[in-house]
Amino acid sequence: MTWDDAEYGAGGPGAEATADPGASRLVGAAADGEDAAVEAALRPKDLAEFVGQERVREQLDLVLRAARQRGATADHVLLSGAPGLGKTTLAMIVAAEMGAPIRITSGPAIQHAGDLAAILSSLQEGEVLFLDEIHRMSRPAEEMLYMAMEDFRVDVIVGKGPGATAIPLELPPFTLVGATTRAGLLPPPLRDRFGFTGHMEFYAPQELERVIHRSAGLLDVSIDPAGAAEIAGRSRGTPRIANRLLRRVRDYAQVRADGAVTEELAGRALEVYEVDDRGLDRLDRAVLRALLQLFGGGPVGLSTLAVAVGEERETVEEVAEPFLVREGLLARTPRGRVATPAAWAHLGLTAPQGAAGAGRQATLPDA
Ligand SMILES: Nc1ncnc2c1ncn2[C@@H]1O[C@H](COP(=O)(O)OP(=O)(O)OP(=O)(O)O)[C@@H](O)[C@H]1O
Repeated sequence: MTWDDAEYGAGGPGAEATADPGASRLVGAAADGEDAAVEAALRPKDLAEFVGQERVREQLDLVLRAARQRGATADHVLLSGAPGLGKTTLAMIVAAEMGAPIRITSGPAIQHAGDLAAILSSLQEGEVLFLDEIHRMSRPAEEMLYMAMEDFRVDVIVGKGPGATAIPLELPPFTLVGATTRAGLLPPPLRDRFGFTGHMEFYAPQELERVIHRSAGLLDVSIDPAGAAEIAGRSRGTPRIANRLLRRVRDYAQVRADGAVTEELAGRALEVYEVDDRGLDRLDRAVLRALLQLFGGGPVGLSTLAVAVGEERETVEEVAEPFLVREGLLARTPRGRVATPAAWAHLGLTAPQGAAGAGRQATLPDA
């Protein structure tokens, strides 16, 4: 496969940069509008259908089975992990397995304790409350949640100042499923109130192949095992990205071929969409290319690197770097960003003698 050296066209790196390139990336892990519409149809409906995450699945299965056998409401569940790994899906499965309704909200939507009180007081017995991005709730709401989780009770404050009174309100037993990308940001008193915490890992390629076959079946797309493997390898360990790439490959197969997805066709399609064989997109490669070609593999400061690709510091740091670091292509060091030998190899470039990442002899600055 060949990738055009001048990835950002005649204007040089960053010439086509948008204000928020992370928002609409084909390989972005956050949901976009189209995802939201299709995801409902692609979500596994029970634990048996849920692919991968064996440990979390087994542990959750025990928690839910035991609660069902006791005829009790399931313990509160905390799910942590990167976006797109299936936290919302698992929350819905908790409700389905318990035969309970589910209410979905998110931390940023609950800015006042009163917002939370309104939701809690309208829950039915046994209902599952899914609170996405639970680490982004306001402090007063968080404190109200402590009591609600532990004692199924909240104090509703009526009035202001010295005349304010707390009216206790009993709540029906419910199951809170909290989701967070940053479990470390949760205050310990909140973390401790969950009876079960599951950490979701990135998926292995073979697991993503199963996700892709399953979704292809639901979307009525004909795909062979090698075609699924080709898409899985570019999906950054994330089912949401795998499903999104499958949909784009399906478009290509429909318009440019007979609709069937093979390895060769998936490769060609994803080349059109500029997702390479390791799942890097244009921005990722522009950052790597600048690091290698302009700065000899580093070390180079983040700001300088960002200027070189015509992006904001935050975009490079938060959108491109995490995956490059995870893939072992780039290292963050106190002296700046440094390329690894794998980075030179991935872009098909030869490291000059003595450059960072030039080979085994080259020493990387300490992380
Ligand atoms: N284990 C899985 N098996 C099959 N499909 C999955 C699995 N995990 C996630 N998916 C699919 O990936 C998509 C994204 O999943 P989901 O919305 O649950 O992720 P999330 O972790 O809640 O993401 P976010 O944190 O952005 O809300 C859904 O379409 C879902 O069907």
